[in-house]
Amino acid sequence: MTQRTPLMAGNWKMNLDHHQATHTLQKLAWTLKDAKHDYATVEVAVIPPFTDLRSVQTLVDADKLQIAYGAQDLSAHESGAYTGEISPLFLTKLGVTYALVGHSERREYHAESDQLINAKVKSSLKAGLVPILCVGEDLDTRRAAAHVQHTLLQLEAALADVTAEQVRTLVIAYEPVWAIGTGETATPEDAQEMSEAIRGRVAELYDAETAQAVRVLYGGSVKSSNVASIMAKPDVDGALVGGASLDPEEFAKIVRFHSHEVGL
Ligand SMILES: O=C(CO)COP(=O)(O)O
Repeated sequence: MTQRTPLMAGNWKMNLDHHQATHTLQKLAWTLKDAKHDYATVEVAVIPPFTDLRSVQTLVDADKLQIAYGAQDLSAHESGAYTGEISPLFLTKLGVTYALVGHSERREYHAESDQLINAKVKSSLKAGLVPILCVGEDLDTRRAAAHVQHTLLQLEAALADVTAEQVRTLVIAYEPVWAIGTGETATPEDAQEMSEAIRGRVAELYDAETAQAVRVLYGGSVKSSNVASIMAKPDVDGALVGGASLDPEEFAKIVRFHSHEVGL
């Protein structure tokens, strides 16, 4: 069986300007250094606003940090008359590793379609970025018990024309919309049910090896107090953390989920 390295990714959303980004990242790095964090055991990434990325790159390079960073979105195009868009090529130039694609807030507030999300998955892969593809259902869909079907349809649409080799590098984040920023967390069993279903669909669409390689994260009100029980589930490979990632000490505790009993 493939060993998947857990990934803890902090999505800062539209918070922290570039000065605050530097302070927050510095504090996160110090806290993890004090805890003697082994980045080979649990990978760490921050996903700041675009305007912070250059400052984040400068700090990561200067202090040789092992923390990866990502963008919250990207264009499906490489260049041209697309005012306000950010090319995947600009992101690779800035040392960016990950790109969120299809976050529920992009789907909701920017009417991003499955087709556009598929184009963005392909444009990130083409540029050498690792897409963190976000999928998940809203409350009505969950109440109607259609959450698995709904989420797998989003997954399938996003992966159209993506090869098995590419999917193996991909990160998929299951984020039930009703659990985002609400304090309402899906149970560890809910997270496991969907992660297993996602992996199962990847196996059907591709093969077992690809399904074992792809990392599936859970996102939605993850905190240091609930992360360990979610991470105990076999198909959950990490967390996409919103609010709690803005506090570097709290985020460091999330990263250190396996050492809660013995403290940081
Ligand atoms: O949307 C999320 C991460 O992308 C989750 O946000 P919260 O952790 O604030 O619920």
